[in-house]
Amino acid sequence: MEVPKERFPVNAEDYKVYEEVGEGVSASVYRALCVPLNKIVAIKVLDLEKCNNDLDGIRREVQTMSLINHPNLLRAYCSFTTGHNLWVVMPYMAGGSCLHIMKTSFPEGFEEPVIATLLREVLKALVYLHAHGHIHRDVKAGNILVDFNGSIKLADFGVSACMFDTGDRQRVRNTFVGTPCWMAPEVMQQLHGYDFKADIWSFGITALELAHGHAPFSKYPPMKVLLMTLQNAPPGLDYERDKKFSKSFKEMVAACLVKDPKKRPSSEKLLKHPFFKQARTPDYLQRTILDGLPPLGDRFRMLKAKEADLLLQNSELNGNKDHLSQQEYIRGISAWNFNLEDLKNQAALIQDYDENSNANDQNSSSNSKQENGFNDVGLQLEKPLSPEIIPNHSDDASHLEDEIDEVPNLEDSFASFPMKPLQALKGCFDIDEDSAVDEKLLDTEENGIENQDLKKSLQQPIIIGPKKHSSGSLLPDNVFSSKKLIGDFERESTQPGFRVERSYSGPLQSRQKNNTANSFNTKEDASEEAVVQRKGRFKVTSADLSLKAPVNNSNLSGITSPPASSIATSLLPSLQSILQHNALQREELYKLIKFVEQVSGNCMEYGEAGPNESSQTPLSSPRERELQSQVIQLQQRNGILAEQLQRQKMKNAQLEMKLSDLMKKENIQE
Ligand SMILES: Nc1ncnc2c1ncn2[C@@H]1O[C@H](COP(=O)(O)OP(=O)(O)OP(=O)(O)O)[C@@H](O)[C@H]1O
Repeated sequence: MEVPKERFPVNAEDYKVYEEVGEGVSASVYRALCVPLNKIVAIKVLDLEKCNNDLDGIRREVQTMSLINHPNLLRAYCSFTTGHNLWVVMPYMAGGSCLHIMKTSFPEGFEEPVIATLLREVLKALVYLHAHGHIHRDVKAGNILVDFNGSIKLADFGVSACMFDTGDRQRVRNTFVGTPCWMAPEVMQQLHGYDFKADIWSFGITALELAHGHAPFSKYPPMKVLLMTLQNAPPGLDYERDKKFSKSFKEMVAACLVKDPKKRPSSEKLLKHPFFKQARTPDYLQRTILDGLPPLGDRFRMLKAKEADLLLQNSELNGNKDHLSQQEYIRGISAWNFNLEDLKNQAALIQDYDENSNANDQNSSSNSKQENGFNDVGLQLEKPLSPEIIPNHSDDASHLEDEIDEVPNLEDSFASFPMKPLQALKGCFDIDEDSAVDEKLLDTEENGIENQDLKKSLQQPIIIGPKKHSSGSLLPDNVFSSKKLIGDFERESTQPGFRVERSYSGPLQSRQKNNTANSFNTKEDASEEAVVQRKGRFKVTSADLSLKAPVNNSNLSGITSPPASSIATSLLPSLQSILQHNALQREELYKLIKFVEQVSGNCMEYGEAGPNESSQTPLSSPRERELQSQVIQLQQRNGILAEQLQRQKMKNAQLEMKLSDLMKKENIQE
């Protein structure tokens, strides 16, 4: 007889919410009691208002979580909205994530039998997911949850994709999601799309993470991680440094971390690898990694306090919110989603990175030195390094991280990582910040402008750089605030917000529509034409490439031979750059007009002080004359800028036409 499934209420009043036990980019997770069933559960609370741009992701996650049915996958009991939050009710995993456990008691990573036990369970989950057409896309220690009895569940389907999807969702496979350190090269590259083999790569990286306590390249800013992953040989376990690990472990990792996805084993095949023979039962995990651990909530609080301390130190040192955001990256949080085309084009422009290859190869896998004991699993030997050439260097990622200073930098700003990580990215992208509008101009407006300075700025051409900055805070809003803590004692006060509106166990489509509409209507959106893509907390725009890759119309018209796709690809950044340039010029123009108005206003006021005099009487004071000449100069500059803008618009239109022609050609060819 089939045991009837427990029916979890879709009503917030039926849950007693206790302490916070986890936190991600988009959500906080609480321990809670389902009162009618008298069962402890975990509730993931997502603020839908903050997820305007990622409702599709949420819908996907909830849908996947509700449909899956495998002991190694974290499924949702139910989900519903309450106020502007979405609650996802799921089994409570009292041990927390492997990342949390490592941070608390195994900073150097786990022993091999523990790793084998953990990974075998994860692999079983992947076999199931892949067989059902899903790519998880975010396999990492932070998403491997351990229950009180040592059983394992893979969590977080926030970025998972369904291979069988069509239309919009199919497109997901051509987007760039996940967490850079764990991300397969083909996901970054997107040349031919990617499939479930991307999870095998992340699985290999997770194996290294569990072995060392951190993922390879975890100290590097995302851009550098991307370049290293794309350009260097894969990371791996080192024969020297990782002596304590078995040959079969090294081989298993090497089998996963092959750049060519076709040469990676499927999850099913990998499960048969001899490495997993040493996997034990859950109670082994319970004894070895859970025993003596404080309750999850306490651990979470301690870790959070530690992180807050670190963040505070960083921000005190630099007074810069960017570091806080970078800290999240270091913590292994997902959602560093960038516009891939921008990234690729930017990466292509960073020539000097080639020089880094050698240094970075030190981090490359010892794959090249390994025998492949795992039949049929081809190893791609990339840039093999002979020990004679670099005798004293380990291949190990952690070693490389220890020697971070030895790695040549992409830009000076990278050198100071982790102190200046986002600035480094800003060199390549515009990561917009609300408040940081053109400071020079603001100063000018607010403080009045010295004549000399103004003259200078008027005489020199205004170089409109690639940076523009405006948007939301990068500060994780719950780092220093207690607003997310919902304990029993707070329940009374928070209860009104717990009103049930409707169940969201099913698709979130209608909700998404509304929110999307809202997001389109925001003032910010309307004013930011230059934004190419807004993902997670960042809006990524293409940087102004014009300085590095000037647009040459005559050249464009001469293009006949290269394939249409490559022309289109090479045109895109220029087009984006021009668009951005336009937007910036418009902004500049607007500011200048405002300034002129202000100055003219001042003049008027001044004139009005002596009625009927201003138009007839010659300007007598030097200040008056100065202002008058400034106004004239500004008006002239205005005119020039308007002209430039017009020209750029025309160029833009031409390029757009060319681009659409090329696209058409490309489509015809296909
Ligand atoms: N069912 C659960 N039981 C116990 N802890 C959990 C549970 N689900 C999640 N957590 C904890 O909460 C953290 C954040 O959850 P989750 O990963 O789902 O959020 P997220 O916003 O999707 O995060 P990210 O995008 O960074 O992976 C996890 O890393 C884990 O430590």
